[in-house]
Amino acid sequence: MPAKLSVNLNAVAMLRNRRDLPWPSVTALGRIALAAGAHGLTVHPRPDQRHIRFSDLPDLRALIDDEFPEAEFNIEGYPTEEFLALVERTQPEQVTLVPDDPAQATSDHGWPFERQGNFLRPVVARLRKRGMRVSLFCDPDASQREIEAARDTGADRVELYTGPYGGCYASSTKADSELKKLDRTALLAQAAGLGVNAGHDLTVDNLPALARAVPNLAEVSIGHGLTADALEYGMAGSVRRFLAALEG
Ligand SMILES: CC(=O)[C@@H](O)[C@H](O)COP(=O)(O)O
Ligand SMILES: NCC(=O)COP(=O)(O)O
Repeated sequence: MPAKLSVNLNAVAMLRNRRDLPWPSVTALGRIALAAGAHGLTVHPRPDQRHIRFSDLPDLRALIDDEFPEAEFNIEGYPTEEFLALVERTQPEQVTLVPDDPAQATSDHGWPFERQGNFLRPVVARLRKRGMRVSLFCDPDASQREIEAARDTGADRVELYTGPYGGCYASSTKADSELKKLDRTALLAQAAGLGVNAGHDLTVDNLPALARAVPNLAEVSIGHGLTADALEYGMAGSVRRFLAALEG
């Protein structure tokens, strides 16, 4: 079965935030994405709310609950107390914990699981106890020890950081070596009993090779590349193009 597609709405929110006006509407674009076949919506509320605002979350939660009850909501972020309270209020199906510094422009690395295990363990337990699946952002070349430390936090899944692969896709030899790293890490995660998600800088062009190289992918979350594609093909057209790309 192909991986599920979760559409990340951060880039739509960023466009909306250029003006003090309510368009483009994050909820309306989320509705079009889900109606076109996307399996879920992802948001990554950052502490400065420069993309998704905390006030967007109830509307997106209601959209899924009222109109697309089969879909999943995935909220990503660094687990500050403010973030944890936000997800507890929103009750997404999945929370993806990311080791981002508040000043970071975008996510660019996974957790150092061995070093941060003691920090992550109670956070993962707190979220899972409230019924949320927990995924942890993971370097594309994490070692077996790191993957085992990820499993020992009690998390359900890891999300492989695909930035290095996405960023070099045009140069095929480098892309091949990045794909091999991702495949190896995905297999280590699977052997440790963890599900495997992936995301960052994925596009309709680089997705088929990833889907073929990492056959145990459960879900990809895609925002920047899909929103850029939607300027050309419309949100519904782009969702259909990315779903087809996931078939490999
Ligand atoms: C964890 C991850 O890779 C994505 O959430 C990515 O960081 C998108 O976030 P921005 O859209 O805020 O760059
Ligand atoms: N988890 C990755 C994500 O949600 C989207 O990242 P990007 O496609 O905006 O790079």
